[in-house]
Amino acid sequence: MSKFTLKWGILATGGIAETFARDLWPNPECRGVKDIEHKVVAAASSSSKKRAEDFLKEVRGVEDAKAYGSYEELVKDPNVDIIYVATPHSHHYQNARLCLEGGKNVLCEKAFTSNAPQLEKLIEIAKEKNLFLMEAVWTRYFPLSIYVRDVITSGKIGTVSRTSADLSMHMVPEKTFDDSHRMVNPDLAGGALLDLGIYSLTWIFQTLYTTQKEPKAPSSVLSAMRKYKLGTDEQTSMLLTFPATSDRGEAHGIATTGMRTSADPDGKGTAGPSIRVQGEEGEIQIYHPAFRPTKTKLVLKDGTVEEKDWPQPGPGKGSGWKNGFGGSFQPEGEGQGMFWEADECAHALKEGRKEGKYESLQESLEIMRVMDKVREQNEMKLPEKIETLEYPTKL
Ligand SMILES: NC(=O)C1=CN([C@@H]2O[C@H](COP(=O)(O)OP(=O)(O)OC[C@H]3O[C@@H](n4cnc5c(N)ncnc54)[C@H](OP(=O)(O)O)[C@@H]3O)[C@@H](O)[C@H]2O)C=CC1
Ligand SMILES: O=C1OC[C@@H](O)[C@H](O)[C@H]1O
Repeated sequence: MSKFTLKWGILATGGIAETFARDLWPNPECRGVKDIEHKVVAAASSSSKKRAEDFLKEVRGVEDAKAYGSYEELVKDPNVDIIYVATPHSHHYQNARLCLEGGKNVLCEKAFTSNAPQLEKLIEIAKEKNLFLMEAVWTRYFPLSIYVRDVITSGKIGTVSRTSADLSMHMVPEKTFDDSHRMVNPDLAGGALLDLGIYSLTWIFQTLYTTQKEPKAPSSVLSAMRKYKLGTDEQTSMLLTFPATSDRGEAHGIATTGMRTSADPDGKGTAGPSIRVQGEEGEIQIYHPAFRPTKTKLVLKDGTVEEKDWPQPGPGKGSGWKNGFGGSFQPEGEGQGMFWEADECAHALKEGRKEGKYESLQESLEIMRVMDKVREQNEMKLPEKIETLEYPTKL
């Protein structure tokens, strides 16, 4: 069988760009995917061409991969099928729009944009130009997530009326980040909500919204926020209400995120699951970290308890691969797991689809609208140049 080859251009060369591009290297057959392959054919750095060259060596791009010293040059490369945008949140609108205006398909890191109107504009352009556009919420594409959604839609835990989800990281932000770091800096659209809270919202949405029959009903939200000294949030708590649908009553989502608190204080899961999806017949539990969970537990009222481990496949023991998170979440021999979302991009382009299978653009937009409301309720403003629809804007 001849394979569909997806040729990637990587826009930016920071931490997650490296982790993602490394995950493109193992043969997809090591995870049972036989019909596609990935090639990193180009990378661009806004710092220098040399930085892009070093990056391509580090991630094992193809032999004649092209290095660029500007994002504009990457977008003009006719050999690139799709661009992975891996800049800070503040830059996604400008960078993703540059790619779309240049006729490129786009996989854009989370949070998709700084606000919903920016995302609406990107969607409009992608539709006009008939291009593929997807938010890189990698967790959605894990076999673990597919299993959890199947548990819900199969009715195993009965009608679901509540999900709680926490992603809290046990850091002292003053010690971990200097004031210019993207996690806390308003100029880079920092804060817990857009960076970490989006995963708690992902679990609320993929259990209470993705699983709804059409037409899907959006949620309302109430929230509270504890601010960091720079005005971005360091802790946010959200209560979402999804109205009753034809097949289910009202459902509640409790999404929390925090930098100082921890969803797994002893690092052993002793505190219990960080995500609980609760139905009339039982619940499905998912363990920390919400962005890369590897353990689930199904607990039913009839006494059934099924624990499952979900290690990420490949590239194999002894590969000596570094990961982007200081080694704590990616055991030796495992991939990071970002290849699942990359595989989805390849399958979508092979099949002529223009959006992701497990998170539609409409759903990304609903989540962005929730985050806009939460920021509005708590007066968390970002600089005008970050929130603007003006394009191009120099950041
Ligand atoms: N899916 C996941 O698990 C993860 C996703 N992310 C997401 O990826 C994105 C990037 O995060 P991460 O890789 O950790 O960030 P880094 O700071 O490590 O890298 C960001 C890169 O963006 C480029 N860049 C362009 N302009 C700026 C600017 N003004 N300030 C800083 N960097 C700039 C730089 O690359 P260059 O110089 O080459 O242009 C820089 O290296 C964020 O949206 C984040 O939410 C992050 C971590 C994990
Ligand atoms: O997406 C992410 O997942 C892992 C976190 O450590 C990181 O800050 C975030 O960007």
